[in-house]
Amino acid sequence: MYKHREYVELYEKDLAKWALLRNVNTVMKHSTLLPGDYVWLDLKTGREFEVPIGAVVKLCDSGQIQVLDDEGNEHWISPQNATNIKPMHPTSIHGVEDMIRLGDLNEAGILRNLLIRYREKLIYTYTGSILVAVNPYQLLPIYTADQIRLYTNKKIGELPPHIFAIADNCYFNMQRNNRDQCCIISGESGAGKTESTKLILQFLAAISGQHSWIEQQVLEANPILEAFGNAKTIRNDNSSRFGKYIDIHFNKRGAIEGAKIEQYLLEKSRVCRQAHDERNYHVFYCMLKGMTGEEKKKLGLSKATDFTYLTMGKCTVCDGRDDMKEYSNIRSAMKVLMFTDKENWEISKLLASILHMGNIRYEARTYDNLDACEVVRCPHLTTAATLLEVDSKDLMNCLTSRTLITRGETVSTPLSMDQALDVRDAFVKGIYGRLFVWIVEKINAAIYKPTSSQPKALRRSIGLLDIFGFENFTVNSFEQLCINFANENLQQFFVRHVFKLEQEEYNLEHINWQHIEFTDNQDALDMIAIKPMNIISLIDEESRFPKGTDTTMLNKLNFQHKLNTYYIPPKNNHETQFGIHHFAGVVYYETRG
Ligand SMILES: Nc1ncnc2c1ncn2[C@@H]1O[C@H](COP(=O)(O)OP(=O)(O)OP(=O)(O)O)[C@@H](O)[C@H]1O
Repeated sequence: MYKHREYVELYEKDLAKWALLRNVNTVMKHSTLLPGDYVWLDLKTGREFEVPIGAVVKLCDSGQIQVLDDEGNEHWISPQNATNIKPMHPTSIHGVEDMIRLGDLNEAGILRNLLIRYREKLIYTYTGSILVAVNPYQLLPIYTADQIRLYTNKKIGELPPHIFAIADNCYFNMQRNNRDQCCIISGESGAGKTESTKLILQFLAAISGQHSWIEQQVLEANPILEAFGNAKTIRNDNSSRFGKYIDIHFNKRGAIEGAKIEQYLLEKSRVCRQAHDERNYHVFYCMLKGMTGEEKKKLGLSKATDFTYLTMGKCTVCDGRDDMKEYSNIRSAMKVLMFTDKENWEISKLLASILHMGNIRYEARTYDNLDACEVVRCPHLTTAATLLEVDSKDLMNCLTSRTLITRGETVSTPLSMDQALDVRDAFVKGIYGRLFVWIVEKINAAIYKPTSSQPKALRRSIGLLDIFGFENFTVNSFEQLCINFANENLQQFFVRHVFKLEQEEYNLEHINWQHIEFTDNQDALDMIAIKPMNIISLIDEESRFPKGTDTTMLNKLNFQHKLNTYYIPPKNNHETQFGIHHFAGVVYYETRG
């Protein structure tokens, strides 16, 4: 682990040199450098997000100096390019546990600190009360029962940074101050949010409870949620495709007495479509691997490669995941969460009906000069209808025609093949979305104990928010807009609490302080969803408008926001994307579809 004493010695030794260098010149003079000195090297390539990189001086003969950067690349710096190198503060040479202590507190300093700690397998670092975690992608021996005991009832900073220290801090603040607590876990896909949430839960269960039934139920909710809400993506084999907030409830003795889960914005499009090398939700593959032959026969199921909805990404297996074993874990978790056999079977029927719907084929037709289509004869439609317990003719009509009721009269018009495919996919997404909501409600029915019998003061809670991170793909849709809007809100929460409110308090207390520059994203939030005629309300309005199309929607957005500095209108009339300057970068959103 971290060699604290050694670090202090080095820091003190180097500090003298640092002070000397600073007094002499902030731009390095070649003559002041010695082999072994650390510097910041600014490569000035002009690439987006580029920051200076740490480097160590290797040679300083013959007017030029040779440095080796943190990525192992060598560079020769001539005296003319002396401005490319700056002295490195000693705190950045060996790294610090709390980045507030960094002398070079800037982006480069933060990145280097995380990098050198990560190389020593120190994946956790504080920035004040915030914990930064770097995904190690390997099992480190830091989550054992001994570690839980070690971190219990300790002050933050007493031990090296750890996710358990954050959990412990929440728990003891809740107990000591009798106040509800909340942890916000954010980061991009694959950063380790879900694992961190599980580690906090594991810690809280260990220190608070007596291995009670309710505790086990709260822990077993995860495998179910992951089966229905997680999928393999190109970034993460177990990517959560929904946001969740788990509120864990404690009784006055500090033992877990229940929990409540809220879910947000499940990515429903994945049920019908997956990008290359990605999968549909785990549960489908688990079901096909784990069910008995007899069960599969009753549902008309076979293997994953037989179903269109499971093969859009041309990937039905996931290395390192055992779908068959997972299926039995899901089933046993469902038992713990009080799902009855009948309910399980109903769920299986719905999942199977979705797969059959995906295999329905259409043929284009023309009736009375109108584009129409027909379902190609195949058993999938009848099997889907049987599983959904509806008449197969009714189902076929719903999938191939649109019915309008105007002034008491029913008018039916045929759907073109493209429209019929859209209707089929929308129907399937509706089924899966509602099923997911029902499953969360069912879990809550088992783990949530209403407060009515107890006065509120006797219950305290710790909330864990595990929410999707900022997304910027090659093609970004409405889904990404919603996700990035959620992240803008989180950023504003952070800005408000870390900068705005803190600085207001300093002013109120007449504390002498130096104003800290920060970027406030409130204007971007106003444009997206707060002020009148914001982007979301315009999209909403246009989607209800009978004659509204993707183009009319984009025109309205351009008209309303083209002068806003956070909005990037399309360059010409053919472009169908608009851009938004988010706090984390520019994202272009596709309006087609
Ligand atoms: N602390 C950790 N120790 C070891 N491995 C980890 C740790 N955190 C994450 N991982 C690994 O990284 C993978 C991705 O992590 P996780 O699913 O938590 O990411 P995420 O941020 O929730 O991603 P997404 O937003 O896609 O859901 C995990 O499946 C696990 O293999």
